[in-house]
Amino acid sequence: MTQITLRRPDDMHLHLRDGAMLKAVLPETARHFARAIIMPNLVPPVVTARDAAAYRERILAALPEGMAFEPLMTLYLTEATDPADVAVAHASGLVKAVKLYPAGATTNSASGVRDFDKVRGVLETMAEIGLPLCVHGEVTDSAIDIFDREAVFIDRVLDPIRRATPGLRVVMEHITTKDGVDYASAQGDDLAATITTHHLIINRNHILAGGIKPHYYCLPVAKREEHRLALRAAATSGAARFFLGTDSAPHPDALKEHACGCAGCFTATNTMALLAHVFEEEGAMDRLETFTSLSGAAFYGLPANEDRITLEKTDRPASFPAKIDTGAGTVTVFDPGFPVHWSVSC
Ligand SMILES: NC(=O)N[C@@H](CC(=O)O)C(=O)O
Ligand SMILES: [Zn+2]
Ligand SMILES: [Zn+2]
Repeated sequence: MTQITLRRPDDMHLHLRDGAMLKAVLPETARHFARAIIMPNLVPPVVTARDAAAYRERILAALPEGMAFEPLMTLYLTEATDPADVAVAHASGLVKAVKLYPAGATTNSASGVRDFDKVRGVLETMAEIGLPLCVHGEVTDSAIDIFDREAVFIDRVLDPIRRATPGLRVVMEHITTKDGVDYASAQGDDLAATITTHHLIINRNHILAGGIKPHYYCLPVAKREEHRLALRAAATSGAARFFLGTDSAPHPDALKEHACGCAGCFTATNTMALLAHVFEEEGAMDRLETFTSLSGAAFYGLPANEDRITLEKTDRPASFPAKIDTGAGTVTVFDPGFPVHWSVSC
């Protein structure tokens, strides 16, 4: 196969940031993607409907002329979130999900949830109105090994929340383990999981063997090879509950290549080419569109995009920029470490 045409994809987990960074990274996504679920972990976070409306306007204002893109907004769940504000934001169509960050789990998560009893009211309202909860699924307990934090979160936090709130629709964001795949696979259709591009490509050796690679460091951190293989099997299975959320998360190089480097891989630029490579390797090109363009939209109750994109495979490897310039410093584009022959042609 040397060419494939798909419905235009959606990215169901994306960090666009704000200001100069937003302006630089937005076209990288909008070039290929029609819509994206926009993460609310700005500083300060996007907490209220009013914050989300203002952020949406800033995103649309940063979009280059001639590009079409629809930001799907989310609210950052805090212990002070007002269920009524959430309900109004949902009813108006402005907000498509609420995001749960356990306090301290990842980049800009200090305002996240510590006491889950304090958000019970919001979760009950969300279950009633059918608004999904997107979850960064890692415990923050320093006694738990960082490679076990996802599996422990499922047992200690996610499963109890779901049992206590019947009907709550949940997206396990950026799953990185076989445990995550197995848990999601055993549930009803009120549970879905996003999978990133980079977790289909790297395991923990890529980060640590032969020298530390800060641009492969993200959270949840990549795990053992068996987990990467479980993610590949899930992503390419065609199962509707697994869909693309790139978690493309730009940080200036100066803060990645640092004694205490930020977590996040920036994959917006080459995600579709990398996914074509992965799906071809898995003999699953016929399921690429399901993963990138159909299942996520269906879970969020959105119509599939009518527009199409075409990917082409060439004999010579495709070339992608190593870095993009932003007014906030350069950002390194994710390097898969192997030649990629696919690229988006139109
Ligand atoms: N994934 C990451 O490593 N980083 C994300 C936060 C997140 O999605 O957890 C970021 O905002 O930089
Ligand atoms: Zn996260
Ligand atoms: Zn993220």
